[in-house]
Amino acid sequence: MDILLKTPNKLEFLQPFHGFSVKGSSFSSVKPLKLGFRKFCENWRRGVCVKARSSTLLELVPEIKKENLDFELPMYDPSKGLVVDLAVVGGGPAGLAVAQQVSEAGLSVCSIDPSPKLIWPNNYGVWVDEFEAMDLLDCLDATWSGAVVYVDDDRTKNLDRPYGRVNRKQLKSKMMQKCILNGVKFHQAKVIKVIHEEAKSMLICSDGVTIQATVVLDATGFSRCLVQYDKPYNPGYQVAYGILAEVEEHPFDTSKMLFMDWRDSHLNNNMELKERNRKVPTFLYAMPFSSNRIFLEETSLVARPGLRMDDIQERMVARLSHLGIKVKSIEEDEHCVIPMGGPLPVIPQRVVGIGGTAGMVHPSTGYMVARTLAAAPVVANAIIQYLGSDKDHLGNDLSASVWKDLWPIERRRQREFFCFGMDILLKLDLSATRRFFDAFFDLEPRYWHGFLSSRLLLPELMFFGLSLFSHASNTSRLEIMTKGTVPLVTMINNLLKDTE
Ligand SMILES: CC(C)=CCC/C(C)=C/C=C/C(C)=C/C=C/C(C)=C/C=C/C=C(C)/C=C/C=C(C)/C=C/C=C(\C)CCC=C(C)C
Repeated sequence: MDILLKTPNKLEFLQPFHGFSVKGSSFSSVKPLKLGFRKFCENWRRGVCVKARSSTLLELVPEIKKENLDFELPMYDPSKGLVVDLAVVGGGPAGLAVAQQVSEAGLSVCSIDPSPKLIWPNNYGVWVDEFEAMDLLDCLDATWSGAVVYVDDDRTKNLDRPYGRVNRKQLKSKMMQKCILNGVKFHQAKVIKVIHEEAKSMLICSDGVTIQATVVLDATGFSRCLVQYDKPYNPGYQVAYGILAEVEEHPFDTSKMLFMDWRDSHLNNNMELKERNRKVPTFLYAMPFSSNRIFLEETSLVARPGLRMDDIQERMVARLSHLGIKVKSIEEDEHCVIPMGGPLPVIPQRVVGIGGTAGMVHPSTGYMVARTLAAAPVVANAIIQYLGSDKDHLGNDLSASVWKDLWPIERRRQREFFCFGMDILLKLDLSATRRFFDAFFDLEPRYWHGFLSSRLLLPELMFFGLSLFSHASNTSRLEIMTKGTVPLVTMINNLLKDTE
């Protein structure tokens, strides 16, 4: 079995190649002869054509595309030395949503991002009802009438809840157009430092420009550019590798999206990999757009430490090969590492946060886009209200009020429960994970819908927990009790401490 790596300048044959090697692991028998996996992946990402003359391997031709929006942006003019009402650092969905809404109220906003026109790189999936509630249905480019979960080879759950893929270009265009219309100014740079005075802050940018603002919003996601944390940061990590691919064929029903596939029969020929997957399982998440175009993502729901990307890729290759999915070409690929849970930032603090910077990633699912878009009006309204009402209420006071609105006690309590859930998930091996989700997706829709969309607050979460427990098998109940006792005590302690 030979592998042909073709670059513009050279051809190399690698053999034998039964899978991808993982640096630092003991299963060196799968090492390609000449290139390590990391190098292989680098080449892969750089656009090298990889051909594997084997039915078990992928045939991939990636093309790296960085698509920009075709807009003329009104730029911030530093020579005027204006103090804007709000500076938003980071041009992701959360940041732009707040910029749009605050500017709509007539306040001056500057959006700062190193690539303001770049279309966001990740594939976001949402439940259709979540986007419908925000009047964003026009920002979905594909929808499925339901979703499916493979618990194992024998058990399948059909989820009667429409799912959609976010049209990132449409969503960003829509928000940018509104921002432009409302007079938002853009500045293309990174913020390297912020200096606070009593009533305003100075943002020092990588290009030497200083922007002055009454309120600063950090929407930089996981880079957490300005928001401060004072507790040790110990999140779980969701790690995923995804490809949007043209394939010869695939076995999935195109009217349903594949929410989770926990089957592991693709690993029967590789006991080492099977064992690793038994301890820290991964699942396939897929959006079949047609019979030969599909988004496939091998995903580790949560692990601490997070799984290595090359481990995930190796599992994906084995899975696709087993499912008979031959990849003809790759339109785009994505590498996701999402910190989940962990402590909230210091609350309050002068810089306001939203999204990943503000601890808003759902600690049990990793979902964020719908939740942060839904939180944007909360932050925007708070800024509008406090800036508009009382000009004495500035600086630290104003930020404290915004933080309070973003993380009221009921949201903090909800997050404690999510972290409790995450702590249990972290301890489950493959069999226990299957038993857990078997019970989870048997719950009444209002419970599992509400849980995944962050709609249940603590009292409802208690009923949700009890209901999950009652739906669980005896083995699963025992697992929840043994693995959940310490996290449950931690949660109760934290809830008791946090009373304001
Ligand atoms: C775009 C990007 C960036 C990325 C992407 C990646 C991906 C693909 C991802 C995906 C993901 C997913 C699919 C996810 C999902 C998830 C889920 C479903 C989750 C779920 C979870 C759940 C939980 C955690 C639950 C919990 C519960 C509990 C803990 C309960 C308990 C109970 C008991 C203990 C009894 C007693 C009672 C009380 C406490 C009340």
